Amino acid sequence: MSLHLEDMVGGRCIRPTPEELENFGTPDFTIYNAGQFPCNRYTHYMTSSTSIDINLQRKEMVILGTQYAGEMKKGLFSVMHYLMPKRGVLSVHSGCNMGKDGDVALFFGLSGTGKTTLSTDPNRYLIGDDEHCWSDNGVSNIEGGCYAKCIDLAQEKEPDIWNAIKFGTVLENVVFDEHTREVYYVDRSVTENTRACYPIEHIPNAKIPCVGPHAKNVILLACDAFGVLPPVSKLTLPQTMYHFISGYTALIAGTEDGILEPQATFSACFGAAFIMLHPTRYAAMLAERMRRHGATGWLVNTGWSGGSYGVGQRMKLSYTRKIIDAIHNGSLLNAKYEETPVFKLQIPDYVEGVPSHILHPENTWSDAQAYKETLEKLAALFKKNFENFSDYKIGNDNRLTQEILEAGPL
Ligand SMILES: Nc1ncnc2c1ncn2[C@@H]1O[C@H](COP(=O)(O)OP(=O)(O)O)[C@@H](O)[C@H]1O
Ligand SMILES: C=C(OP(=O)(O)O)C(=O)O
Repeated sequence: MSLHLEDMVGGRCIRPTPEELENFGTPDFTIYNAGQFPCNRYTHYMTSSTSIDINLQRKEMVILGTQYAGEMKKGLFSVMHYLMPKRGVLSVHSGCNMGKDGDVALFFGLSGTGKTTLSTDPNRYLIGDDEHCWSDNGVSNIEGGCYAKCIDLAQEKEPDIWNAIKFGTVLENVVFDEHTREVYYVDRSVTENTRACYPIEHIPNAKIPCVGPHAKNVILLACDAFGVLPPVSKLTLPQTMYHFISGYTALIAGTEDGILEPQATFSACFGAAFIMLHPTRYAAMLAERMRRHGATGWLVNTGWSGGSYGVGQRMKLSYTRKIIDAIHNGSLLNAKYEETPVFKLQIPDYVEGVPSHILHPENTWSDAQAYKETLEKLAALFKKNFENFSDYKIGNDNRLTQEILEAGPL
């Protein structure tokens, strides 16, 4: 399918009103997208025929050798990760929505972990699905639309996303019948990473303009391919920082070239590819905001349960939705909590609509010894990864740094 770049950027960026366009002046930033034209592989350090080059001084980005429209928005996101902290504003790789009472939730997560799916919620106002800022005034979206994955999209499962696909939406890399225009969402022959790019107004309960008050809940979505992290745990502030800096998750099939099955990874701030400063700089800003506004941190495993990938299954989306509902409505704060060994995570005893036995992952594994070994293996990976950060000071004094170091697995 051909790509209409104007439409694509239109769906992605915040569109100026006709009045604003009259005095638009010089653009702040220019993207040269020559995606069909490969870069020179023989240039020093070039490892493929694709390059995305950003010049912060000239305020220009050049895209070569890739027609994936995601590069434009993620390139600008990287620019924002440089510019915003300079202005004291935190940029975050997260979805964002707001309840009727003005309670805002941020959903951090790497590609495929559920930001779009879980922030698009018929009972809440959508602020955005992927890129936001958290300033002294509250949260705001960087984009003007969503870029939803649409592989296996089904009306019953995701009605809001399904209904958002109408005139004004660009479908990317999907296979369709040229005569009837019927789209085969199950067809992965072009790529697994098929997309629907639609303006935010296509979601009926979008919050326009896409701004909201300070976040009340900070939800870290970790897609655990080992299947040992609990479906949900409540985090202390130092634990939130530990997991935010670690960014443990799985690369999901189709989200990166060559990834065919889930692969464990650590992606600092749940977006290592997009951050421009050291991860601890963003962590310090997040900690300061969460503390100031009394936000609660949660770790939600949208990955495997009942065993690692290959043995267990992906957490049921309907259960994850119930967990997210209980976070939003505050009922999860009233549960009784039990601390797990090794990761020291607080697991609730009850979540409405979720079978209680699955809340403790070891109950879902048939082989208790394999569970224990896998848990230890994951803890060792966390510790090894965090060695990269142990020498950095976070915030104004060393207290938080020490607390964060102690918040990791034993
Ligand atoms: N338990 C779960 N929680 C969230 N998403 C899930 C879950 N199980 C399966 N999925 C699927 O995983 C994908 C998540 O993708 P998406 O929401 O686009 O992630 P992101 O916006 O973080 O890139 C969707 O296709 C969703 O249907
Ligand atoms: C566009 C992207 O973001 P996400 O998959 O999180 O939507 C991407 O990482 O390619």
